[in-house]
Amino acid sequence: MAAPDSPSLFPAQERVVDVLLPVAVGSAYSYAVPQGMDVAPGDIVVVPLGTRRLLGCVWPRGEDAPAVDPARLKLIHRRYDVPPLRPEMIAFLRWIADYTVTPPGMVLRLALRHDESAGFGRERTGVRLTDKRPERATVARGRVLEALADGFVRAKAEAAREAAVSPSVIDGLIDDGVLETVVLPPEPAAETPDPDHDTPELLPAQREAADRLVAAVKTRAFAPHLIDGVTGSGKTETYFEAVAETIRQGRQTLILMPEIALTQAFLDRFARRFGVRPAEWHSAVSSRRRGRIFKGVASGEVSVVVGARSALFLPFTDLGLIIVDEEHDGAYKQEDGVHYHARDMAVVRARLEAAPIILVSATPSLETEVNARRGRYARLHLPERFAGTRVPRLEPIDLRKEGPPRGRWIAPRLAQEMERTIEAGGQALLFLNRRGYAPLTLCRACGHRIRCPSCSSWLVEHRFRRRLECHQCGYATPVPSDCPNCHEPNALIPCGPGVERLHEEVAALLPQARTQVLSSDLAGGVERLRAELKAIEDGEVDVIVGTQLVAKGHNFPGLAMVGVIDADVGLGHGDPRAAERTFQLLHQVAGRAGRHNVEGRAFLQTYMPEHPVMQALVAGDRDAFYDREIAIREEAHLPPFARFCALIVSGTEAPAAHAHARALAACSPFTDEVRVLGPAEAPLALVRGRHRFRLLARAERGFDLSSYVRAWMAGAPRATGSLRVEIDIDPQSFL
Ligand SMILES: Nc1ncnc2c1ncn2[C@@H]1O[C@H](COP(=O)(O)OP(=O)(O)OP(=O)(O)O)[C@@H](O)[C@H]1O
Ligand SMILES: [Zn+2]
Repeated sequence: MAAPDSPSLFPAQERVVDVLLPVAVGSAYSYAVPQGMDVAPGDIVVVPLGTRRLLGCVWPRGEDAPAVDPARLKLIHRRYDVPPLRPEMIAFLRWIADYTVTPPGMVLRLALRHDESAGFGRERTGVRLTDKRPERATVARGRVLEALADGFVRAKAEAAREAAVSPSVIDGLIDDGVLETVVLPPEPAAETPDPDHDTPELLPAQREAADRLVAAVKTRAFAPHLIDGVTGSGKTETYFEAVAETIRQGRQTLILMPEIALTQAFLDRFARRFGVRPAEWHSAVSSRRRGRIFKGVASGEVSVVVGARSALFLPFTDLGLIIVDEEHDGAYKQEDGVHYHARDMAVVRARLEAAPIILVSATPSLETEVNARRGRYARLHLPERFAGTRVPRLEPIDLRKEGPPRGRWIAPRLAQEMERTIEAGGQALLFLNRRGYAPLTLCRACGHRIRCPSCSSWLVEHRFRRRLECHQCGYATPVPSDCPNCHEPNALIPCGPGVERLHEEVAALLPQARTQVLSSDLAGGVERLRAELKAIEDGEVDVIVGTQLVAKGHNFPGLAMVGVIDADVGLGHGDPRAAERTFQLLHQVAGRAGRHNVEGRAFLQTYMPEHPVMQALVAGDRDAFYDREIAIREEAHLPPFARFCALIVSGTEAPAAHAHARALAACSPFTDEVRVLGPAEAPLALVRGRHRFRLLARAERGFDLSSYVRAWMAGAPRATGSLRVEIDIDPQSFL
């Protein structure tokens, strides 16, 4: 009800708005709008909450929202200086909140995650010539006059650089009145790419695919495509043509990449094609820069963004194209906070924006493959490598018959092949998906295994750092000299290999070779990793020993052979996606070899050469793998032929967590269409001191599982104390 004695000229309802805040509550809060301020849904505003000030978004107010007396509400503090979120963006955020069963504020947080104070670009000072000439002439001053004779404004630093003088010379000329200063607008967040800067000659298959993509961009309608091309077929060059068309239309492009380490080479490649680098968006970009990009994207000034999954939440004003490179990659799934899959949500965003989307992979996810087979996604096929070389088949090395001697991990045949490769001037890559020196440390005297005090995992020895570390929680401790259990001195022995240990073995086998370990956890972070990748590209390394980081999208021209140390590692446990992941990973890692002049070779050390995944890899028969895997999933009612939602219940006390999980199971709404399985102790039963139990809800494909889970949670007992319930729709991990 409007207050009858309202002093305002406006009806009270118009002076109350809902503001969604980036916090974990179910709905938006109401605020009063101060006199003279004009706000509409989508506007970003600063509001008080308790003692804090928060950025929030003015949210559409439901028709049945009760009238509130503005006099009892807090006032909006001010409008934040960015264009409002568009209705399409608001629809997108709502869609994700609904689908993932997450409070909308948590999803908004993904869209507003940058530092408010860093939002403004810094003004710069420019200089230009006046009519006055210097009284004291020097050679340096003469160079400045010459460089600036055209009368144009230049930034101070730029003027000094062009004239090859120190900045103090410029300052002196300003003091003498020979130069005048001008305030320049902030540097643009990104320069405009030129669609015709350097256009490549495309192969016929690339041309055909590119033409279809360009046509899709011109149509300005939602149209999902899959570029399904073998490793090294030039998928990037092909989708660049669609990017070029989008730039020509003056619209924006979003390119998602799974791995920051990949973006460096990509940015250079983009610059070769389009003359400038695109805007880059991920956690390693400074918050100041992110603030500028955020605004540049919202104003339309930034035309191409390449980024990690969080770039999906940028406020594009005119999104004309989305690309998801390496769409099968597991890194697209966010596993904490809002559990969302960036690839799937990218498809949703493209639909809401009425834009084409291109998924790109040599080993599509099973979901995408099924969508392509059913004709929901248009498949564009690139069957051949650009360089004309063949995609390497994987040759098995049967560890039961020709394994390495005890305590070593490189089979004699693999060692020989490496030696031969290096002698011929090529590079070799050894792939082992285990960081550190040894995955397990054991006492020879009492058999004790050293585990993390707060997780159910073994501590991993990191010899470079001389520590034992937990890969779950980051706990670290110096390597003890005595067994912590029986106190026997010098009895601890490392078991099994990690990349550091493999490095040691390579050094012993091939002492002349230049060997490099590539692993995401080594000191120096992204910068160091980029430098190392560059060194490999430039041929400064003979043997690369790497974790899954090396399997992704890299283009190492000199790489001639790949050896997979432990091909079976991912197949052990009962994860429904184990076969798919192993196939993708090993196919991708083999695909790094022979991309330029030489034919590549790849070797697979395995105890199970007869396993269907190994057979498909060895036969080079991708379709056989997909046919079989699709049949299994369909038969067993597994995704994408059924829908899953995992609930992870955790707490500091195991009995309480277990009891809560059982109570949740007991109150699940009954319907024929959903089966609730569990609770069961999670495979990772303890993480960071929290005991974990899992429930799994399984439904038929077309069933609205999100609504079901929402209703379930609404009627469920509250999680109190240390208890927490995480909801994971379409789970990727079953740990
Ligand atoms: N039309 C072309 N003109 C010039 N160079 C090309 C062309 N197509 C591809 N290339 C080159 O071939 C190499 C492989 O291409 P690219 O990296 O795009 O392959 P990809 O299909 O993305 O492979 P992967 O799936 O393994 O990452 C690159 O060096 C690329 O520059
Ligand atoms: Zn731990």
